[in-house]
Amino acid sequence: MKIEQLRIAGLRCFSEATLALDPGINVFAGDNGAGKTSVLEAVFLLSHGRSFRSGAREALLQRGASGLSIFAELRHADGRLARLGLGRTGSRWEGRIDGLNAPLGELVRECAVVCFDPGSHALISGGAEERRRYLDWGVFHVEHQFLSIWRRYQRALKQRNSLLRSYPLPADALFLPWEAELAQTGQQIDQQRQAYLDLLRPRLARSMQGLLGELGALELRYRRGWAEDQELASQLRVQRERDVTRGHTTMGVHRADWTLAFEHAPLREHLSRGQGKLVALACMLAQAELYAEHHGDWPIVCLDDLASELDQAHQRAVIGQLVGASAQILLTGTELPVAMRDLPARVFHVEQGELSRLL
Ligand SMILES: Nc1ncnc2c1ncn2[C@@H]1O[C@H](COP(=O)(O)OP(=O)(O)OP(=O)(O)O)[C@@H](O)[C@H]1O
Repeated sequence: MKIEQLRIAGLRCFSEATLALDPGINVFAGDNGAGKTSVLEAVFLLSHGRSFRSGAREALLQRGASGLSIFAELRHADGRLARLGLGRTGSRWEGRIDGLNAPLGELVRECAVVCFDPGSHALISGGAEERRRYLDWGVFHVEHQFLSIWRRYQRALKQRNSLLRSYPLPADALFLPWEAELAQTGQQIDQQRQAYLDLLRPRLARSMQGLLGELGALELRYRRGWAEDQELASQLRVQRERDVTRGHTTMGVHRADWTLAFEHAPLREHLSRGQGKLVALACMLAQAELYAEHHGDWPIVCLDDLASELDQAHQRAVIGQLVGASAQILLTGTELPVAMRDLPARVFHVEQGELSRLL
């Protein structure tokens, strides 16, 4: 899929900017603080309903602005044009597809974007939440039922946690329906995650081989969030007292995690910082490739500050793979990366929230 037109209003340093994107490579160049990352952030917001940068959602809204909006004309591989909008007024987010109000879940399903940015190494070196998010993005795009099951699970989790914190402790009968719901939806989520990881595994191995062949064979380990040989419902019942002490539910799919171990780097601490970034990038590319095989359409690929993250050989390898796949690329840098100089690209200069086309 390719974004043909993008309009950003009221986001960070952008009061209003409209740009026509190239179906291939788009480079956003400018000094530090010019607003380059904010362009990628706009595209990511539209496709995820959240930013890839951590921090308060309020900070997205331009200081002094009453709302923000992002609009894109998105061309799918089958030629279909979708007009997508995301707006925020006050604390409300609203999605629009082809002029009609749409739930954010539908908007997010329509537009797939993957992003590699200076914070991406958190996928490898950070906490489990990042890795669950990565996994669930993939599952969401292959399993239509995933979002509704996930929402049911979250609701049951919230209810059980609030019972755990009640005083005096509510009767067993009040816990049981929520624990049954957690067990039923948790089981489905776990199965869908495992099925997705089975599809991802060979692509991940190929992607790692291409970028980090020196690390040897790859093993992906998955922990589902509760003991392998037991039912979640019975474990929740048995562990209830302990959970009361902790004040929250200590097992279930919200505690799942996955890790990667290489033949020559069995622990994540064995990876250099650069290797950690490459592993994160390889994960992102494998996921994009799987998405493309499933949907017949490559996701849009955002690469934030690629030149300062990777050496030139790896930059070339990544860009070469994406160009070969005909993916639309949005890339930022303080200048045009050397690895890109021979490639046809549309180059935009970004300065204090103003965008102008250079090439
Ligand atoms: N809510 C906001 N309102 C107005 N301006 C903001 C807001 N949030 C951030 N900014 C400013 O918008 C700009 C956004 O910077 P962004 O991170 O997009 O720049 P960048 O070109 O990627 O920079 P770098 O090269 O330093 O990473 C910065 O100048 C920042 O101070």
